[in-house]
Amino acid sequence: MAPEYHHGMNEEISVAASYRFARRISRRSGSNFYRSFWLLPRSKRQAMCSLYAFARITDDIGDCDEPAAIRGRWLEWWRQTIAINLINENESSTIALPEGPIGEEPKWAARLHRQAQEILPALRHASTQYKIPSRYLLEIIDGVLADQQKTRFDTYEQLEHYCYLVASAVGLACLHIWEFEDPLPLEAAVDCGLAFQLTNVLRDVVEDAKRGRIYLPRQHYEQHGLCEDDILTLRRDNRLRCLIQDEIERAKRLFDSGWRVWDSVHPDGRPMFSMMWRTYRRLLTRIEEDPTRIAVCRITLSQSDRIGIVSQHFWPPSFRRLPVPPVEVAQSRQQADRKETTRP
Ligand SMILES: CC(C)=CCC/C(C)=C/CC/C(C)=C/COP(=O)(O)OP(=O)(O)O
Repeated sequence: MAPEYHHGMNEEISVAASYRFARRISRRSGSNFYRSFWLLPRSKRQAMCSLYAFARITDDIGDCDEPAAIRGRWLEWWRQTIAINLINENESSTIALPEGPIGEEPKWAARLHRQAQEILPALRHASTQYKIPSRYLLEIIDGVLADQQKTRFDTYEQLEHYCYLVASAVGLACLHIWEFEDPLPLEAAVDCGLAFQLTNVLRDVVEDAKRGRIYLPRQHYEQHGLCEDDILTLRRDNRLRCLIQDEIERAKRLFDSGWRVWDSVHPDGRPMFSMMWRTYRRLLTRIEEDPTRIAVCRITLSQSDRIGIVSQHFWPPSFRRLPVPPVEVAQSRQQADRKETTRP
């Protein structure tokens, strides 16, 4: 039977109004990233808001209180909604919402329908204007879908694939909005997403354990003599310190590689990219100062870290004086050069 779609259920929302909805969702998220959107020219900022609102809605479906099977079915619905409205669709056609999962209308489903109607005109407009491949949007949903089915990772490669979906795909979509000089810096963008997500995994290790989730790969914690229970009930011991230190070193290498995005990004996007990169890189530095503290509290940036990063990026003379590459990257490049020259 052909699927049933609701075309323009309510009054069609204009693109301008839709961008306003997307901005509201982005602003209310309280994300570390939202401030950096203001470094973009208006049209790119609006597009970023629509991308962020899309990612927020996707995450909210994945994080809601319903059983995993229901969350999964609504994510499938959301994936289908994105596919039918963004792939080969004429920008002027009305928004179509497929039927929701039969017999499953949790309370928030009405809000989800409304949010979909509200942000899709903007997301479709931004995707067309900046030629964002819809593949990336679908991959982001696939990442959140995978999160419903899997709460453990055996190998680093499995974690890496998950991080690609939920973070690198976001970065690749951002690059289309910022614009870049051909060719697309694919490897650097993927590494940058992996670096951000790995930092996120370290920061949120306690919160995730409370939800019964372990993102650190089993392969890694077993190497340090830890088992699943140790990760779920974290204790500040030396084994945990070594494990976290290893992950920090891995994340640092990914940050270094991720910085290479800078060379290809259009000048419009550079301040935002730099601010995002330096924010998350600083977070990693804060984690490194006392690695096992992640077992007792969620590490955040201090007020002075935040003010410093904001003023470095929003005041143009200060932005121009920022070291490129950042000191962390320059230092590791120097170390690599030294190793190279002392090699027999
Ligand atoms: C090329 C490039 C720019 C790659 C990076 C792509 C990117 C922005 C990935 C986001 C991954 C991430 C840690 C999201 C958390 O968002 P959140 O809003 O929940 O963050 P918060 O919890 O720190 O506020």
